[in-house]
Amino acid sequence: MQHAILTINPGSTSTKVVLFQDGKPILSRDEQHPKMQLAAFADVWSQYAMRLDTVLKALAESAFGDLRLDAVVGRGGLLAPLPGGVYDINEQMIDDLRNQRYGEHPCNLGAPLALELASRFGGRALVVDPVVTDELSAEARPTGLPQVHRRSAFHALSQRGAAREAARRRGLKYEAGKFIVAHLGGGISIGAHLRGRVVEVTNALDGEGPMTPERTGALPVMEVLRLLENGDYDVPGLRRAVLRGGGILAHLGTNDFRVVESRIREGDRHAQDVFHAFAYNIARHATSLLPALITSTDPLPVDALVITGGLAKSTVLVAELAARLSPIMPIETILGMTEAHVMASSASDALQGTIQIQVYQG
Ligand SMILES: Nc1ncnc2c1ncn2[C@@H]1O[C@H](COP(=O)(O)OP(=O)(O)OP(=O)(O)O)[C@@H](O)[C@H]1O
Ligand SMILES: CCCC(=O)O
Repeated sequence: MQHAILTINPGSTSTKVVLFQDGKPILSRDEQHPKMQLAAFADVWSQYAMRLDTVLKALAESAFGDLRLDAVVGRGGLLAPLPGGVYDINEQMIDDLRNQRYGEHPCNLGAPLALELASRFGGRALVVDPVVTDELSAEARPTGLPQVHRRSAFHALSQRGAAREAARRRGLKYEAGKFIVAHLGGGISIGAHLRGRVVEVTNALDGEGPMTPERTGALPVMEVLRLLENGDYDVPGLRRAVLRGGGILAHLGTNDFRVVESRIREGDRHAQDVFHAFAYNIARHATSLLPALITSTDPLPVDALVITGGLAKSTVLVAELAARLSPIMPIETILGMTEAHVMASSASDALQGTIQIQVYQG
């Protein structure tokens, strides 16, 4: 059975809208939100009307016409930790997102936007593989401080979709393979996929992993404490810097990697140095996941390093990563709207009953 499915993906720098009919994208919009535009909002929840307007404009400019939808899928936000899968959007979910019970992020708007669009154009309102999908192994959770546990928050949709596509290209079954998957976007997460489960991941939101176009990534704790002690930052200011004012933005004043590339082409040495440090950071964190996939009882090598996300379009970055990592494992670059495809194909499977729609309990 074929379906009309609208997917809505509010990201940290963009809103992506893709409408699928009979499994094919018939409308695809990637609306970029400049830093200045987003800075005008007090918090993520107050961006709701602007993001809704973005989606409605995209639909109005298309040949959407009288098409009735079978499902509207929003990117799943910061919810209670849960296994991956397809979930109905329910009151508990909206309540947790509205109250930012598990944190603040633009993807928290995915579910309320999907619910609104479904009420206007029909269809079942769903989320698929929310960013809090948690399949970490027991050994990945503890830290050196017993009160501090690691949690899973990552680009679950994108990573899973890209890994499945990489497996297909290499003639493998995703559920039988070993992959390190680097989602390189406004945020970055790198996951170890062991036979279909993401048993380790650099958390994209808790200050782990490499620096990103606008996040600091992991920082030396003692140096951070010194900044607080010196009064260079207070806690809210430091949190903002870690999540929205770090990384390439802090070094070069832009979170747009295309601008970095053009500065490098113009001979800007500082941009070049930051670029090399950025690529090195990603490579270092990617290799740190090898022990999650290779053990004495399971010594088979990693099937591929999969690179995806907006930065996978940067040929210079991919070349730099390949120079460092291709001697260790094969590299697959997956471009395109894989998050939208995963949302639509999972929703379609759920509507057909081949996968079960789960109930969010909070
Ligand atoms: N063609 C391109 N070449 C180089 N860099 C690009 C290209 N297209 C996008 N980017 C960069 O990719 C980054 C944004 O990636 P992406 O669109 O995946 O982010 P997002 O969806 O807003 O956030 P996230 O991926 O964290 O959810 C930006 O730094 C952007 O400049
Ligand atoms: C948690 C994944 C989303 C992001 O990094 O922005």
